[in-house]
Amino acid sequence: MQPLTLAILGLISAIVAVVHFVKLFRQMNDPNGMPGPTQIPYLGRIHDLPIQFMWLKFKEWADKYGQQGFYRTSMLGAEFVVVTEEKVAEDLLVKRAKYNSDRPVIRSLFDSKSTHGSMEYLPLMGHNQYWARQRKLSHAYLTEATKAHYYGVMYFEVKRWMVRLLENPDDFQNSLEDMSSKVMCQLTWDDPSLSEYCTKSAWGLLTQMSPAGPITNVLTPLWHLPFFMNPWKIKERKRHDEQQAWWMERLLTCREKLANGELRPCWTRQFLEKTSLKTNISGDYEASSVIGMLALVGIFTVVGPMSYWLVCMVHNPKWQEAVQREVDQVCGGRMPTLEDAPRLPILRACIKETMRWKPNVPTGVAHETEADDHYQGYFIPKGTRILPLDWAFLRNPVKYPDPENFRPERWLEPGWPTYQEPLTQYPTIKGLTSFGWGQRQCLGMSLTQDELIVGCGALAWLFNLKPKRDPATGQELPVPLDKSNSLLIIKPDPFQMAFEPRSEGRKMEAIKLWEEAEKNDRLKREQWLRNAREGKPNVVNETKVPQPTVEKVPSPTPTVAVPTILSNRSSEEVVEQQNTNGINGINGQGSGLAACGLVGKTVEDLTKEKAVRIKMVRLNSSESI
Ligand code: HEM
Repeated sequence: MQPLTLAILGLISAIVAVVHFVKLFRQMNDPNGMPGPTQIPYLGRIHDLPIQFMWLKFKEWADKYGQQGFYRTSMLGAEFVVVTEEKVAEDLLVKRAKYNSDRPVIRSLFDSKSTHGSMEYLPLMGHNQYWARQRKLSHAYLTEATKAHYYGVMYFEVKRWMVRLLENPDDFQNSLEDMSSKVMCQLTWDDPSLSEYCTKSAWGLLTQMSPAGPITNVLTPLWHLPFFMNPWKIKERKRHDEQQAWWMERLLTCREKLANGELRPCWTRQFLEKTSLKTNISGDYEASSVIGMLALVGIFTVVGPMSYWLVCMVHNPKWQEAVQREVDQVCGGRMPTLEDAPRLPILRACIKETMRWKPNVPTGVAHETEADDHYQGYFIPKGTRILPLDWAFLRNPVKYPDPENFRPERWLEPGWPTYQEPLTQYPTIKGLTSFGWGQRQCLGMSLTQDELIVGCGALAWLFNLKPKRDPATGQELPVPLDKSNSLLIIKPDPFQMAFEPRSEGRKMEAIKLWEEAEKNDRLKREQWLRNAREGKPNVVNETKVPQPTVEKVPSPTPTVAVPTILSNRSSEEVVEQQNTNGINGINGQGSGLAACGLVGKTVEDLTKEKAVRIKMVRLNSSESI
């Protein structure tokens, strides 16, 4: 071909490309289309969406383009509607859940949606038959465990954690992860010794599925390189196969133990003995996956808020004192249990505020639309990803005035938009936007709430959580508020802090509690094995620990005085004050403390005044402590 012909062809191609690009650019940035940042054809906004702290950029765009509670963007051809107001999430993900409950593909996992029948990762599955049956099974197991107060496993593991904190406080992040993992390994396979591997396995999957994980989750075309020259696929094949083999090994080990009469109650036993006969779970592979996934999903989800609890308490010593005082009053010097939860509104408020202030899934989890749709006059094509941006919901200044600060009183004082009664039931983290929406809403809300109540309650009972001092300079070491990883489920970066036992007595009590619990557990396990070997029946103790009766509490009637949490008085003085007011105080007969109130003033005001304020609150006469 002649050079001139070549040049002309080149020029024509360039003109066609430019025209096409301009046309596409105009199409993508139609002034009548859904608002959002300017889109570049093919790239979308991939160039300026940071992988680290992605939610902050999404929020920045929300402030600019999200006046209607949503905006659009795109990344390498994937269309997004980012939802920034709860009302819109309700409309799109709850009311239209029928066709907005699918999941986007996660590129760096094999068959993440189980479109091709892999049946492995329930939370990531498409809106398909595997998801439906696995969700049903998971829901049933979690509900039963919740009703049975987790068969005592949570108390046991929290006691172990307290002693590990006493022995090696500097290792608190590891021991926290291990505690959370042990709870899940016990519930799943009745074997806390599996926790270390399980935590590693959970971390591997979490990293692999997060945009901030392998580059192939963002630059998706790289995933399609041939296997032999694709380091990401080779690595993932290994991770995946090991995880699946481990899950299967767990199931097979449990089956063998069950045959020998050695398996104590756990979800796998429940599956092998009961569910497998009635369910449409397809067989061992699927069963080992759904159960294994349940174990994994409950680790870092709980570690996040529990770690942020530590951060929040160190930064807000007044609230820490308030929680300690409440725990002391209500529990009379013992470690709190779930039975106490209705009478611990300040503890629950601080937990909820921790999750609001430092959400651990800040971007939210995307749903994918299964049909073309229109919303508020805008077209939403099938296959669009709807991202409920939790960071934006939880920083909405109308619902959460002063959103950038830790203000647990927003859950305790009438006058705040989020205040709800009765305080025996509210605040509760159940239903918080962080747990997602509609048919895909999280199944672990109760487990999370309960583990946080038991874990954070125990911390308040035993420790003063404080900044650590540099041994050389004596200066307090900073506990950063804004340093975390950027995975889908986040946790603070490693930091240092001090765990000071509140008294020698409490310390000794914690050690004693753990020694007793451990001994009891050992004896029970030994007895179980002995019975199995001798062919004696092992009685499965199915007795359910009664649930706190919060749901059944009728409208409160009489009123009693309850002290503000920010009083500087000791627990004893507070009880005294209540009794002299002619009411049944914490230790009173026949009535229960329904609520604590904090009306009107800010923490700072109250702290300055060092005032003792009494608020009249309603008490349900039918409740007893
Ligand atoms: C702070 C703790 C937790 C947070 C913030 C959280 C958040 C979420 C979110 C955002 C989703 C997706 C919802 C949606 O797509 O709209 C989800 C799903 C799920 N969560 Fe949680 N979660 C937590 C704890 C747990 C725990 C402890 C468990 C179980 C032990 C659990 C089990 C699940 C399951 C099985 C799903 C999948 C539901 C489905 O796809 O249908 N979560 N969670």
